[in-house]
Amino acid sequence: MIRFEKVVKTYPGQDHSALDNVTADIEKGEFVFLVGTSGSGKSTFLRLVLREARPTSGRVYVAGKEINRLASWKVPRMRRQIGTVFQDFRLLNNKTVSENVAFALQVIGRSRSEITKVVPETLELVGLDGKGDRMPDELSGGEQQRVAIARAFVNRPQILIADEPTGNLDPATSVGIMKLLDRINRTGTTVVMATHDAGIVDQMRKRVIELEHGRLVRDQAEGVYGFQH
Ligand SMILES: Nc1ncnc2c1ncn2[C@@H]1O[C@H](COP(=O)(O)OP(=O)(O)OP(=O)(O)O)[C@@H](O)[C@H]1O
Repeated sequence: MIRFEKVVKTYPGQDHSALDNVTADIEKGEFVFLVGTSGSGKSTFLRLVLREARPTSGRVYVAGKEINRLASWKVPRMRRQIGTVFQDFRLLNNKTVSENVAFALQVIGRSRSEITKVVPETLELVGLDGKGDRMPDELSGGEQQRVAIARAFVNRPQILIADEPTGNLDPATSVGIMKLLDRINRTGTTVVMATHDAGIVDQMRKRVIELEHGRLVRDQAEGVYGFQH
């Protein structure tokens, strides 16, 4: 589903590469944690998958296509296959919960009847049944992140990318968010999550890819956060 082949990314003006010869293969339906200290290249990895950044050399494939070679008019369609969730939720604060989720479908031209059907279903899936008319600032942080996940998933993307989704949440709330991401993964969605949350990685026992100074230094099945080399 996602394949990195000897990927190097060097930002202009930097003498160190943000990613240095990274090769990795993530299959459809996998759940992968991306770990590493601050600056190790996790966000760069995710940005390359979204084609928000382009490799300096090497190849990035998403759903069988080398995305660096995709014509720019095809990029929005490629990105529709990828839902994104961030630490800071990024909700539209002047729209209700339902409107936030519906907006993701409106911008890709889905019909009003489909939106009316799918939005409540998705809110129920993420545990926000009955909260569709609330404004984001009337929700807890954990609930706001559930809205963001609903918005990312409403279109049933093949891939869900999460960059520190529990970074602003307390441990108990984080566990709830992880259960939800696990449930989404079980529907067949490939999940790639960058995190510093050792407790969660150790609890979930999923594949762990560790970056250090841009290099892939560990790729471990049912892995843990910190590993004694
Ligand atoms: N737009 C940019 N221009 C120049 N350098 C950048 C840019 N984005 C990232 N970098 C550099 O690339 C390296 C990797 O950064 P990246 O954001 O991918 O790390 P990260 O592992 O996601 O860190 P964090 O855990 O703090 O989010 C760092 O040295 C960073 O300074």
